[in-house]
Amino acid sequence: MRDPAVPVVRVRGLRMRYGANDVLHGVGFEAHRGEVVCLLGPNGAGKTTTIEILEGFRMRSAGEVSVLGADPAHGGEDWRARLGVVLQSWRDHGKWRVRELLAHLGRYYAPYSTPEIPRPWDADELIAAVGLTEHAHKKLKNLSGGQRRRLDVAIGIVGRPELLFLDEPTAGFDPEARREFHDLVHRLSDELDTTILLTTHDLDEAEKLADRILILNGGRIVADGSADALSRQVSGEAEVRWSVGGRRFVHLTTEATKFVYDLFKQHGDAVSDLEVRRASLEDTYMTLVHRAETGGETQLGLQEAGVR
Ligand SMILES: Nc1ncnc2c1ncn2[C@@H]1O[C@H](COP(=O)(O)OP(=O)(O)OP(=O)(O)O)[C@@H](O)[C@H]1O
Repeated sequence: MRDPAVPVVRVRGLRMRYGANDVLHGVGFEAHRGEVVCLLGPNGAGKTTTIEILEGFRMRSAGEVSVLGADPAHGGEDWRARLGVVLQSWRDHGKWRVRELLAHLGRYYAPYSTPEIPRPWDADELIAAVGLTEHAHKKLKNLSGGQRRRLDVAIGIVGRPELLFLDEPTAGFDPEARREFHDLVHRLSDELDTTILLTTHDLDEAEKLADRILILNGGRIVADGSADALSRQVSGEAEVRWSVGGRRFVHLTTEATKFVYDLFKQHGDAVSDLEVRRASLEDTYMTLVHRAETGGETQLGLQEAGVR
């Protein structure tokens, strides 16, 4: 049923027009099984529009879209049961209790259980996985913002989705909750082979989570690659810092490994405080978005050719 060679998400030439306003201009990308793909871009870039089209909540103007082998515009209930969606906010009844709600929602997925993917996720196991065990019997209205967000994530994965959409999932999380959430995302992708498509404005989060980063700007994909690959394309040089005999040195090089090797050959144990730093995702993101906005090299990162 799940052929690993077939992309979980395949988008070609996706266009979207609201009235007379074109907001997606031929977007194309793929996401494969177990991959965590992070969609970045400035406000209004078209991230939510793209995600909503993939979720089947919005009709596209043109282009080809395949999600779990189906066109989202015509996806049935059995298709929808294989998706998980965590929106930015979720309205519900404050009188429901955490465990009660998850057990209730889980029942919807039972008819779509398969030997490969038993559905739904056991409510107690799921509550433990998102770190809400102590709050399992609390009413929703009594949860803190961060606890509420953990519940949102639990609701999104209760049906053990093959493809999970996360829209700014950690907004409002404290650092510990954020780290636990990142562990959960890694577990979902590594152990359950869940494909995850997430949007975030937190570049540190994107760097930690994403196997691949897509940068959308003005309705176009301007970069597609791992954080490292994009960083190398924007700035081929790494910065090497070290100290010898109490003096601090800095050197920019395209061959950091060779440079460090030579450094140790020359100075041996006298080298201390060694650091090798590439452009951070934040540097890369700023450069790529700026280039796209000033009409520089668009589509950077999509092809090695033409990249400086
Ligand atoms: N229902 C709508 N009707 C008309 N225009 C819309 C509609 N929804 C979004 N837009 C416009 O489409 C463009 C893309 O919006 P979208 O919400 O997809 O961006 P985004 O990248 O998700 O932004 P943000 O980071 O602010 O959430 C924006 O210019 C927005 O004003």
